[in-house]
Amino acid sequence: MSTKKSSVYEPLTESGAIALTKRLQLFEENSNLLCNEIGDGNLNLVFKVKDSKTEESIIIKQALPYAKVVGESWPLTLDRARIETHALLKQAEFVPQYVPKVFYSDEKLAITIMEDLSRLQISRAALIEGKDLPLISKHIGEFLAKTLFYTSDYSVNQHYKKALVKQFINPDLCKITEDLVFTDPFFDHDTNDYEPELEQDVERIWQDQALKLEVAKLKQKFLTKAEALVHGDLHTGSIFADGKETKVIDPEFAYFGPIGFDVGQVFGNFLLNAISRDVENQEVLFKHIETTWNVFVEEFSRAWKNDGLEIFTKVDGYLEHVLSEIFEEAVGFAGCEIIRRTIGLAHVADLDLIQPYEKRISTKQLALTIGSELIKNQKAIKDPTQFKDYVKQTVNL
Ligand SMILES: Nc1ncnc2c1ncn2[C@@H]1O[C@H](COP(=O)(O)OP(=O)(O)O)[C@@H](O)[C@H]1O
Ligand SMILES: CSC[C@H]1O[C@H](OP(=O)(O)O)[C@H](O)[C@@H]1O
Repeated sequence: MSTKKSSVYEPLTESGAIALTKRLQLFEENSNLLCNEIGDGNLNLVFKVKDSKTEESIIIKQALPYAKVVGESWPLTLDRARIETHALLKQAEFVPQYVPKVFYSDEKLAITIMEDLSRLQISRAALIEGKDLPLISKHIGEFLAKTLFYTSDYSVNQHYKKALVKQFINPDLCKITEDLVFTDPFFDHDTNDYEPELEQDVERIWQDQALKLEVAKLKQKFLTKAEALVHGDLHTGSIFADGKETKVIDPEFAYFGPIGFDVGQVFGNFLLNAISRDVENQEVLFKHIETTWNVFVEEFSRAWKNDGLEIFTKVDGYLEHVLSEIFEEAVGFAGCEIIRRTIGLAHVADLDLIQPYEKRISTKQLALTIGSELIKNQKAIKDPTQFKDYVKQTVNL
């Protein structure tokens, strides 16, 4: 992988993307290249360039100088492309099997050229279709344990850790999360977006001082706890999967934050899919939450025992303390994710596609109650079984 610095930024077009791949000689000279812009995310352009002769293909992801979902009125740093490239490379040091290969990057052009994963499906879409992704939670548990443990002070030299923290300073993207996940949904802010039928439920959240106190504490952890290199946006739209393989994409929100944030976003997004289903089809999602956590604990504990560099990793009880704090925080972060995906700026198809409309509204009301209960009861929920019991209990309120 080479990183080249060109002089001028300009957004690529489909023909520009083909010209770039030719200039970089990424395909054979006599190839017949076709290109489509396939980006469906909130922020960036994504081009798929394919040689129609060999069927070989690559992905070129390019940051725009603004948030695509809002437009030029929301300027956004191009530096997120550098963060994404380097996060993918860092994660590949520990779990190459779970991230796309990076072929090339250019910080000035704000592009990352990577492996095309179109053989897989975005897991949010697969779960909405009711597909089985039997290995996704085992893989994600391992992805979380290894990427987080091996970038934390539990395993790396203190000077190296600080250099990594500096490399992944990501204030603009963190500010989006600080606002959209931890602040705006809890106040009457104009980024919020919800159906008029939810007005009373939303008002209840805004008036709930006990809830807001817990959210304040979670936001403070997000702002200050530089525990490990977190992915920072690990929802099911950032996970490609099929029955055998899993790949995590889109780490442009990566920074040094609390381990529980990544774990909580995974829990929250599995749970959002669970509640979008009829009760009899929910169990598989609770099982995914349980497997994610159990594999995370197993792999994190193995790494801690074998590769713990911090001297206190040898002290009895410290690992258990760290794991229980991660779980507690994950429960709270999951609650924030559920609330913001229901009434904040960035929604999820799991809820927005529910038909008929009345069922969509009642499921969203339920999501708000579940999110609030998780946040307020973080300390009481100690493991995935209690997590599921709490949700089920809330559903029956
Ligand atoms: N490596 C890849 N292989 C195939 N498709 C990809 C790849 N990366 C992104 N995509 C497609 O582009 C979409 C948006 O990508 P994403 O990285 O989530 O962009 P954004 O940062 O704008 O959210 C994904 O949902 C997926 O359909
Ligand atoms: C204005 S950004 C909103 C939202 O979009 C990001 O998700 P993605 O890039 O995967 O579409 C992130 O979750 C932000 O909170």
